[in-house]
Amino acid sequence: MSYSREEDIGPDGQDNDSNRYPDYSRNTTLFSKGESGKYVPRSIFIDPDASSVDEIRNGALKSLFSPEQLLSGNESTSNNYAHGYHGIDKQLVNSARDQLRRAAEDCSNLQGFLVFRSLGGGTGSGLGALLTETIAEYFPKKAKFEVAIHPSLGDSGSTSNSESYNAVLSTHRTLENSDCSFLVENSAVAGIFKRNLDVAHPSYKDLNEAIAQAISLVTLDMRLSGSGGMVDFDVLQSSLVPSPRLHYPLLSHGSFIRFDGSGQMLDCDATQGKRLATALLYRGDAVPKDAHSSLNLIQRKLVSPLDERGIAALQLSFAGGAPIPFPDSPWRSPRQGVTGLSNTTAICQNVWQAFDSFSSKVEEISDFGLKMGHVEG
Ligand SMILES: Nc1nc2c(ncn2[C@@H]2O[C@H](COP(=O)(O)OP(=O)(O)OP(=O)(O)O)[C@@H](O)[C@H]2O)c(=O)[nH]1
Repeated sequence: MSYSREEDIGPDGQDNDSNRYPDYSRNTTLFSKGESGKYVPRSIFIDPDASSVDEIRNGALKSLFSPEQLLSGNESTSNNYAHGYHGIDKQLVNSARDQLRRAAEDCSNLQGFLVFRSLGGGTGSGLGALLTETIAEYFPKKAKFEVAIHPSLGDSGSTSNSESYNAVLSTHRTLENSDCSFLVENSAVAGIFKRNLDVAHPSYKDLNEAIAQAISLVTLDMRLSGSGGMVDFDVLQSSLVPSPRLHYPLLSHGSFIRFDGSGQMLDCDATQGKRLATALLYRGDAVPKDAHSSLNLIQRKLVSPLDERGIAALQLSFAGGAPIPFPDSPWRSPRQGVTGLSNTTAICQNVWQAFDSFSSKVEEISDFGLKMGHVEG
């Protein structure tokens, strides 16, 4: 939805021709253009339980997608990674694989993949890992980025007590197959709303819009008219990921120039740990002077002194095009936006917390696996 608004494509896939957003080129990076002139997102949605996909099938964007892009079945993963990874109806998994191939074949110069999933649920963690492996197998040389909702441990953000199992097992499974993973915690994104927008209880729609705004900047340079297309998946990966397994940059977003860490989308103390690389992506009417002062701020206040093993790669990028929030959005038409991507060892705090929570209940794990008839080696 966020992308189609930015590219001024209507819910029926037709070019609105309103010229409301002249900076956006409406190019075919994220949409393919059919002979009838209809734009179709280069995406697939999959859930073994039909309810969430049915929301798209029956919602405002139902005409935007073709039926083959919306895949669902009639089963539940019962919040269980093992079921999501091993137990999903093969026909559904094969349809997803076929659709992935078809979407890729439809691209003239495939850059890579962007996977959105949860780590806490059985579908996101299990089926998400299986499909990430499929992408890695079919397209080993293409970039594989992901946005993964990490369980909010220790507060009411988690919907099930198996979330930490699912997150640990899925992270382990995809460690070698994902090139760059942005971990997002709903409680941290909710904190941005509380602090900056005075919204005490943001809905999933609000949280998703904030995440979409942050991630939109990751592909913006590839989509804007007149931009150099300099920042693509490969550039981001080479700037941010010094070693294949160290691929979890901390994602932050703000609608203001002075990026000061208050827009973090994962709850961790970014002053603890070593910052390996940072990229700041600006949009709207940001000017280089402000951007450089943000970088200075990061270096002075947020970076613990790098020891001699530390690698500091700092990168700035500008792209035109102010953010375009939804009409009823609390973001209130900001004139600029900035997404920070910071590869810092501080995120280990969250990963360890999930692992601790996992291992403290380790005796339950065999039950958990045996119940489903599958135990991971
Ligand atoms: N930001 C965000 N988080 C979500 C959304 N839907 C679910 N979550 C979070 O993702 C986690 C897992 O949610 P589920 O809906 O159980 O995930 P699933 O991957 O569909 O897995 P199953 O329901 O077990 O099949 C929970 O912590 C939710 O709070 C959403 O639309 N936006």
